[in-house]
Amino acid sequence: MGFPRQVRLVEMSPRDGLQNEPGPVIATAIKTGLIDRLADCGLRHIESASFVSPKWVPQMGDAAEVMAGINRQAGVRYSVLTPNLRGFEGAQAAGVDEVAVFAAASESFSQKNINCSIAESLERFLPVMEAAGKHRIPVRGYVSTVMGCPYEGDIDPQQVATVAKALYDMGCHEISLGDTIGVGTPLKAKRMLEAVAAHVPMANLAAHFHDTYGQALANLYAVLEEGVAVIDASVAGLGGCPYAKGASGNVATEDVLYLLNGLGIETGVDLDQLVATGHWICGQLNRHNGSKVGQALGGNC
Ligand SMILES: CC(C)(COP(=O)([O-])OP(=O)([O-])OC[C@H]1O[C@@H](n2cnc3c(N)ncnc32)[C@H](O)[C@@H]1OP(=O)([O-])[O-])[C@@H](O)C(=O)NCCC(=O)NCCSC(=O)C[C@@](C)(O)CC(=O)[O-]
Repeated sequence: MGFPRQVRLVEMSPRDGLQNEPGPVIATAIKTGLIDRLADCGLRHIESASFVSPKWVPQMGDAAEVMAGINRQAGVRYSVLTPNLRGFEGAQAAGVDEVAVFAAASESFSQKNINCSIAESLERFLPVMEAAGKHRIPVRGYVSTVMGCPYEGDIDPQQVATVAKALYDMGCHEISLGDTIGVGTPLKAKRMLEAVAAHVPMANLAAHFHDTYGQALANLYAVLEEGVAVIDASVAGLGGCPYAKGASGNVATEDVLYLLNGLGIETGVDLDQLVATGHWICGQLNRHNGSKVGQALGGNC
């Protein structure tokens, strides 16, 4: 198929990046400061918060305040996670541009993450889809554990395809394929993508790869070659997974951007500003910067 000419980067750091951050709850002003800086870098799709139970994810407990505190820029899509109708109602009241429902390709991961089976989760999303349709709010769908599960090991690509198709058929405009614990390798990524693309158009698929085993950029290169043109990433590689010991965050946005720049693929994002933003947030959190490009271009925190 060949590389796309343009890629939409979907910035994950305010949500996937911060949701598992250990220690005290991060101040709302740091979260809004991060989101505003990311928009200034040229990012046009920022997953900004989660309207989930604060008992499950305390770091996302101030989602409404975050949405109220950002300086919204025209042309930027500020999206959030919504696991159920209650989450959708909070998100809608906060004026989000897009919501996302999230399912898994593994039964065990579904139980640990959202306390229900895959089938129950899909049923739970139906009222979200209906309400979102009424309010004309687009819905993104995630499938987690697409290349491996911390409890079940290998995941059959057909199982990923089944869940992705179910989300697409219920009206999700884009399906993001999550290698939640970063165990994939390029051939596996291609096989998984081929299985999904037999049921969901390539133009409606996104890659969401974590970098635990250092394979995320190689996996992205593999799926870019197949025509994927939407990539989820997190500045400074922020993030982790509470259900997988040692799992790293999303692939660093700086590293993805450097790769895309080298391939001549347009994103509209400024690398120097992004590197500065990665160092800024690491300074705020007193955290190591997980971006190789960030380290090379700007020293380390
Ligand atoms: C789904 C539930 C709520 C089920 O949680 P539950 O305990 O089964 O459901 P519940 O309905 O009994 O609710 C429990 C409590 O939460 C409240 N509640 C219920 N819903 C909400 C809501 N929307 N907002 C705020 N509060 C809520 C509800 O009112 C109740 O409060 P209580 O009566 O005990 O005081 C819970 O399991 C949950 O919030 N899970 C979120 C987990 C999460 O955010 N995980 C991280 C997402 S990352 C991911 O999935 C992977 C991804 C997307 O990044 C891609 C990848 O990397 O692969």
